[in-house]
Amino acid sequence: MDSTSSYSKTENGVVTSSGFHASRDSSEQVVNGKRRAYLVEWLNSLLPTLGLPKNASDEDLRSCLIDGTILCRILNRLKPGFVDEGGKSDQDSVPSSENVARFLVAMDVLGVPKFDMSDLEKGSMKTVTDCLLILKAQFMPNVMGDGFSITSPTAKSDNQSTRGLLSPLSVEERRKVFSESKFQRALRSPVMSEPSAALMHHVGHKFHEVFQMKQGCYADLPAAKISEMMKPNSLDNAPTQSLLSVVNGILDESVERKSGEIPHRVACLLRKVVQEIERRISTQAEHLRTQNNLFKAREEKYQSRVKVLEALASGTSEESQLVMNHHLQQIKNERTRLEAKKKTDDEDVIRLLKEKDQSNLEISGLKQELDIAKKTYDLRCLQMETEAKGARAELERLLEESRNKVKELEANSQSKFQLSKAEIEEKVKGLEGLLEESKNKVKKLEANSESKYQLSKAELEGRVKELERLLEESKNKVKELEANSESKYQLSKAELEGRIKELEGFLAESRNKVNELETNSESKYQFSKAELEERIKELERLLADSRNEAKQLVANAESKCKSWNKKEHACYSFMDFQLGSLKELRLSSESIKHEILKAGQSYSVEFNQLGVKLQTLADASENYHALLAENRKLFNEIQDLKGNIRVYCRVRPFLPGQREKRTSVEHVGENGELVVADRSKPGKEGHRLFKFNKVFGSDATQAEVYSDTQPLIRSVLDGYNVCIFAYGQTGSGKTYTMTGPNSSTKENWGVNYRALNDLFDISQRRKSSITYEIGVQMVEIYNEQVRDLLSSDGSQKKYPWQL
Ligand SMILES: Nc1ncnc2c1ncn2[C@@H]1O[C@H](COP(=O)(O)OP(=O)(O)OP(=O)(O)O)[C@@H](O)[C@H]1O
Repeated sequence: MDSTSSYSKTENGVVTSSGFHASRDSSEQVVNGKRRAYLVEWLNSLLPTLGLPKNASDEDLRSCLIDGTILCRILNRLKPGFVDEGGKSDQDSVPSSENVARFLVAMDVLGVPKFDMSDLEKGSMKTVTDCLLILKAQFMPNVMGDGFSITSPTAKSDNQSTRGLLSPLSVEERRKVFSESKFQRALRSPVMSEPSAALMHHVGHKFHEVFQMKQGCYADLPAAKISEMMKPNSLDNAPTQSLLSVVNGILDESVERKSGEIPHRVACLLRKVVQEIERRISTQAEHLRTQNNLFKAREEKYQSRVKVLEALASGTSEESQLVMNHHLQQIKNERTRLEAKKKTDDEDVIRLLKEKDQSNLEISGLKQELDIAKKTYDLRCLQMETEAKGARAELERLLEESRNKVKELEANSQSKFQLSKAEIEEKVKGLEGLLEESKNKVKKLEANSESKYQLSKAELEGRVKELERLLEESKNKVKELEANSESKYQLSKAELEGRIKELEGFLAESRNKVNELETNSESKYQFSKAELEERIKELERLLADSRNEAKQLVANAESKCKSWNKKEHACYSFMDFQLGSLKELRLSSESIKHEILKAGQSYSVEFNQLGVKLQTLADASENYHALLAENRKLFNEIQDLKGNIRVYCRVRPFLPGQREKRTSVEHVGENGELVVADRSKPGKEGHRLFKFNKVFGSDATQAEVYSDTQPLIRSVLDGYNVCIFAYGQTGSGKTYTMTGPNSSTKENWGVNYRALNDLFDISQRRKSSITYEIGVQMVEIYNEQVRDLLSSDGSQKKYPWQL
């Protein structure tokens, strides 16, 4: 194809518009080379079996595509089953026009600018490359790399060539390469969007029909064709790009010819084309205007919304009131939710505080117990040690003492005992000697007395015998006499009797003598016997005495010994007892030590547990503080949301003397509405509506009135400034509300007392974390003079205070 030709028309009427000037050849070649390389890369990736070299030439590409099979395959790969790949052609012979024709028809259907069959056979491969790249762009938009941005002719791009391609050239190059008409510039507007691909195809088809022109011969356009084109609405469906291409082509042709003359019909056609383009521009402008209007309408809508929002913010108009109400409702809901959350938080906090207090108490109790236990343990230890020492010393002392005593006693008793023993033995010996002596004496005496006695006895017996003999003799003489007397008796009885009497006298005399002798010997005997017995008795008494004495001494010594033994025994038993008690003490001290060790261990365990508990408590308190901070923030946000300035109205009940009067309060609304009736005015005029944050009816209690103010007291302690004051005519109940009645019970306390009570209460509860200083000032403003009511000096200081 001739590179100098500026405008070409193929057999099938495709406007290839390759009419670039010869001076642009070198840059175009570079562009073409890059495009081809890009196309080859794409074809290789799409059909890996193709195996085209990266730097394939136009001829390589031609030989690959010439039979049309690859083209059909490419198409089917992009859109499966789109064309029939059937008719294979003979590679060596002419290209399979059937396959190529199928591909070209498909291009028509897809609205992609196609190439001419002759281009594929022997002409420039540029149109073929462009066609394929557009096809790629249509099926794979935005997948182009390396600075390529190929879009279909339907895409809106002001830098595109009229063939819908954007080369990898720089903007400057493109500026040089493309000559842009004013229409093209007009077409740069982003709103100049082209019809869809299908429509494009339809229009392009028509346009091709319209422009059945041969290259470089628009002057020779058949009159019939131009007339047909000149018909009204014949250009209606032609794409703008195509129209611009036509205009460019004509202009280039005229430049080529250097004649500057454009045949009249062509000029007419050109005008028509221009008119058509202008019409389209005006349509687009109209479209733009409508869009502009649309945007304006939207802007107005948004502005009205902004105004509504502003109105809401200022809260002046009725509308804002409505919106405000809506928002207030939302805020109320949010508030109730937050309050519920706050409640649970408060409960949690209270629970945590309680737990903390309890654990603090437990800890302090345990600490106290531990201290006490330690002290008692120390005391007991000390006591025991001192006791043990004392006991030991006492024992040792007692032991020593008892030992000494025992020794002393032993020494004493032994000396005494030995002394007394010797004495006793001596005495006993002496006594025994005496006894022996006395025995001897007694024996002697006995011997003496017996001999004497036996002597006197023999004497007596001799005498008795003599007497008996004499008696016998006398008896014999009596008998003789009797015998004589018998004889003589007969002589003289009286004589005999005289004689008997004489004999009997003699017998009595001799008997008396015997008795006398007997008594004499007996008395003598009895005398010596008694003496002897007496002496023996004395001796025996002495012996018994000495024996008794010795016995007594022995008994004494024994008793002393026994008592010392007893004492020793007592000492030993005492020592044993002391040792036993010492052992017991030791054992008890051991057990106490053991117990104390145990207690220490248990205390350490408890301490550890307490440490863990303390840790958890510390964590909990940290969380609690964080919660508290959040809670405070939320709480104060709620207070803010409720409004910085709140006005409450309280209706005082009638005083006892005012019962008969009628109230002018007509209605007390839940949402802060108060309707007051003026009975002197008729109808609506007599009713006035007031709005407050809240209205408290005449039966409202002090607690109810305070309940709405109460949260602010907490805010005070969170560092917010709060002012509560009462306003009203005299006797309306300001003092009653703020202070309470004179004889005030806790139930009747006014806002001041309740606020102070809460203030101290909360500060007390937070004392572990925050120390508050609370001050009170009381002033009176009267006749525009401020007086310090709490001033201690009687003068009642007046403002400004002098410090
Ligand atoms: N809510 C109420 N319930 C019962 N009695 C009330 C109530 N409010 C006020 N009173 C009574 O009304 C009388 C006047 O009230 P109070 O003294 O509080 O009014 P005030 O506005 O402080 O008057 P002033 O401005 O003259 O000091 C008192 O006897 C008070 O006990």
